[in-house]
Amino acid sequence: MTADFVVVANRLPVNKQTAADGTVTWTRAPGGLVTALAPVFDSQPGAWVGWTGSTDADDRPHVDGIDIHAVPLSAAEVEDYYEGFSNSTLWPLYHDVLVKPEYRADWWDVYVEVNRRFAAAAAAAASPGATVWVQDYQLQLVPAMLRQDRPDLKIGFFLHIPFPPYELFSQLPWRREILEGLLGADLIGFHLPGGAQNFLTLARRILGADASTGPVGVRTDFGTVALSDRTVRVGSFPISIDSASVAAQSSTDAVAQRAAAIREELGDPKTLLLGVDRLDYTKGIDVRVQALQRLFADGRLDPADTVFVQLASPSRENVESYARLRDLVERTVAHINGTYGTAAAPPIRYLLQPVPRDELLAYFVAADATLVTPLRDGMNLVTKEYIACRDDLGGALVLSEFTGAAMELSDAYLMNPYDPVSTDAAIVAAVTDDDAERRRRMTLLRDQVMNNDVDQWARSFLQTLKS
Ligand SMILES: Nc1nc2c(ncn2[C@@H]2O[C@H](COP(=O)(O)OP(=O)(O)O)[C@@H](O)[C@H]2O)c(=O)[nH]1
Ligand SMILES: O=P(O)(O)OC[C@H]1O[C@H](O[C@H]2O[C@H](CO)[C@@H](O)[C@H](O)[C@H]2O)[C@H](O)[C@@H](O)[C@@H]1O
Repeated sequence: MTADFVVVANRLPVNKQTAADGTVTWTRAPGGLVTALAPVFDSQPGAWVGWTGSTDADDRPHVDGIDIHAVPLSAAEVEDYYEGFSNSTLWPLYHDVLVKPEYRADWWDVYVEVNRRFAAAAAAAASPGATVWVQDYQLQLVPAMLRQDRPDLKIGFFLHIPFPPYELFSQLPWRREILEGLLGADLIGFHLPGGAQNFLTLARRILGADASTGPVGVRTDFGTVALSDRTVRVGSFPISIDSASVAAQSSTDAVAQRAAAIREELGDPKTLLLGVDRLDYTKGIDVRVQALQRLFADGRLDPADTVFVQLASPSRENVESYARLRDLVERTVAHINGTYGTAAAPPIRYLLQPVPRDELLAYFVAADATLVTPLRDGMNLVTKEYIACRDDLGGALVLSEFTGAAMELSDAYLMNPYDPVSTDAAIVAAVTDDDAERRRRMTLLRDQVMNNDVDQWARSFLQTLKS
């Protein structure tokens, strides 16, 4: 069976769980991309081509409402394509070179090979004239490979992470191939106008392409790259969440009761601070923990009546830079608790495991402030989820200027994660400003998030692609 709408993403929207008796169940996986795309299928049937997240070739995942096409990866391919080229070359390169990218020809070869397999699977899943939407940095060669095979398709590509400027991108030995791969699409989307602008500059300077030079707007004023036989459009489409559904899920009695219970279990602190992230060096978990250390040391926060809960989901654990970050965070947390806590009441509670969705929403409802302090982040959906959960207008958002979300959420307590003075001041203001100021800011943040949801993101991208 083929489909008129096909999503191609590194990950399928599933997680495999194997019980002690060998029974396999598939559940929805955490992660921004999966969270964002799942609701799109509520309004139209379609297929999803992706990897299961495991190396078991016998996997046959299924979820309701989506025709799943699993792309198998061997253990060696996971190492070279996912942990290697995707997450040790492209991820750091596209995130401001926060760690040094590794450029290895053997990883590149496997990246090409795996992209070819995804393109073949997409070609097999798509009906004649179908719309195929390719997602993210792991699959940047798929648009051109797919076009070669299936020129009848409408092909969109969306990048979920930042797109770097010429000065960084041109480090990549395979920079021409990546740009040519992306230009196989009819429409290339980025979160921010800046990413689109960087792409146009690179197409001009590296490929010598005829790319437009005017400013790109949000969901408007698209850039263009004129090729010999067609024109590729380039635009900015900031992603969001299913705002109404998150708000509804978080305003049940059960979530309210669990939120109250969480505060009680934590010893009813005057101030409850929260962080929710994959354990990734881009997220600035170390930045916020070090800020708390300074604030406890200089007395601006009292460790006796402040609790910071960090919910950290393990991520890309075989990549060394992730292991190093984990080590740094865990040592700092232990040091702060040892220095400023008591045996009964450590000021930082750190969980190295994903929590169930309802539990996460209860934390959002319970928190007096959420600290989102990345050194660089494409968007950051946690930010928007927290805001959607606060229909009581309680809570406060501390938000790094280096997230995509900051462009739309200028009423947050914005901070520069590279500047300790700015970081500390934003956290202190978020917890000490009077209720009227905190409510004023949360009202404006909610207006933004409730009126710009993931449906608008998907619809605006797909309509632009079809027009
Ligand atoms: N259920 C659950 N979801 C989580 C957890 N941690 C993060 N998430 C979700 O994972 C997504 C993270 O997206 P985002 O902030 O954009 O960052 P990303 O990890 O770089 O994609 C959000 O939808 C979070 O709610 C967790 O512990 N439990
Ligand atoms: O699949 P993983 O390697 O476990 O990583 C999870 C996802 O992380 C990245 O998320 C990005 O997309 C979000 C939604 O657009 C955005 O809010 C966030 O800023 C990005 O970091 C990655 O781009 C996805 O492909 C991964 O699935």
